[in-house]
Amino acid sequence: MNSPWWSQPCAALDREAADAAWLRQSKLTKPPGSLGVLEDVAAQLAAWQGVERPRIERVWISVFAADHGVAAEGVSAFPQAVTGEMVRNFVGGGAAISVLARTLGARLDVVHLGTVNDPGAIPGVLRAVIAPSTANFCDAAAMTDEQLRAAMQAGAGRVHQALDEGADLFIGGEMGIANTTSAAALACALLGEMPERIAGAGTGLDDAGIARKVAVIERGLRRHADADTALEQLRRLGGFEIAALTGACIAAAQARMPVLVDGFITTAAALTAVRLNPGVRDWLLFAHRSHERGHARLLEALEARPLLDLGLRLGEGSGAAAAVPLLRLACALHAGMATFEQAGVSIADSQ
Ligand SMILES: O=C(O)c1ccc[n+]([C@@H]2O[C@H](COP(=O)([O-])O)[C@@H](O)[C@H]2O)c1
Ligand SMILES: Cc1cc2nc[nH]c2cc1C
Repeated sequence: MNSPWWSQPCAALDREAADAAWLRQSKLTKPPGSLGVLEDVAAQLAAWQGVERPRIERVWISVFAADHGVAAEGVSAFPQAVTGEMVRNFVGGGAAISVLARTLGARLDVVHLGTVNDPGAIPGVLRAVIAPSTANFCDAAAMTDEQLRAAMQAGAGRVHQALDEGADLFIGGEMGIANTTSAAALACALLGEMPERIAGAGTGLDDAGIARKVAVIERGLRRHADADTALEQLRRLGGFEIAALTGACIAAAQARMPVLVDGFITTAAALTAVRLNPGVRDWLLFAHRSHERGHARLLEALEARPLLDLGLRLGEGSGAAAAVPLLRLACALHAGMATFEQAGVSIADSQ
């Protein structure tokens, strides 16, 4: 049997372009290394774009919205209807990610994968409904094989659209009431972690709510203890938007499209993608450390050092969008600073 598309090889980084970028960095009028992570970002972008002086102009943000059967267990501070309501808000311009995308001049792509409160066809929303919701993972597998494939394909499709439209950077965002429970369960299965180390407040649970959430995740993990591959763990415990984000990360890495990863849920999807296809890791940059409890553990598993730590815990791709100006500044410094020679500035005495 042919191997599935998500196992196909990822693109290679352009190490020569990265070396050229580092050489340029060494000539700019500053002590070597003094721009810290901004230097790393410039070189990383060079390796992705295959040029000495990379640029981030066109930013593409796909927000995937979907509902979760496990919401029936009372694991969110908000009602499930919010997922469908927020779909309208995203294109209406009033959501945080709408404002961020506008401010950045980024393209905001809203993908509706299925909500219990279905807003119907909305201009500007891509309708890619798989089902109104996943199944409750306490009772059954969250998704069928077909649903999993459709969701992963939906994510890949948005990356291909972003490429067609000349995007320099892909941001995946998500919206789904109860998806921190799904993402935490998936993370526990992938990492062999205890739910109490991963499950957090999500939209704002109190301690009793978090304890209930931990018990729900334990039930799910017990029920699906025989799921022994990342794909099967994703199918049984994940969600449509998590699978779409997983597919998007893989398709991006295969097609030379860098991904700026957002918060807890998107990082769980990114880890799943890396487990399915390890070459994906080279194409991921981590934007921020979310306030959600398990995020630091997920980042550690990915050996990721996020750019920002602002106490954000919104999702939607908002943390990634907030980091875009830093990427642009890194490019501007890298391309626009004078060299020691150009500026007539003396170089270091010893090196
Ligand atoms: O991205 C994060 O780190 C993050 C952390 C906590 C909550 N969220 C968002 O909140 C929603 C899920 O929270 P909950 O409590 O319903 O599981 C979902 O729409 C996410 O986008 C997102
Ligand atoms: C209002 C609201 C907006 C969100 N955006 C992402 N997750 C969310 C959860 C809620 C509750």
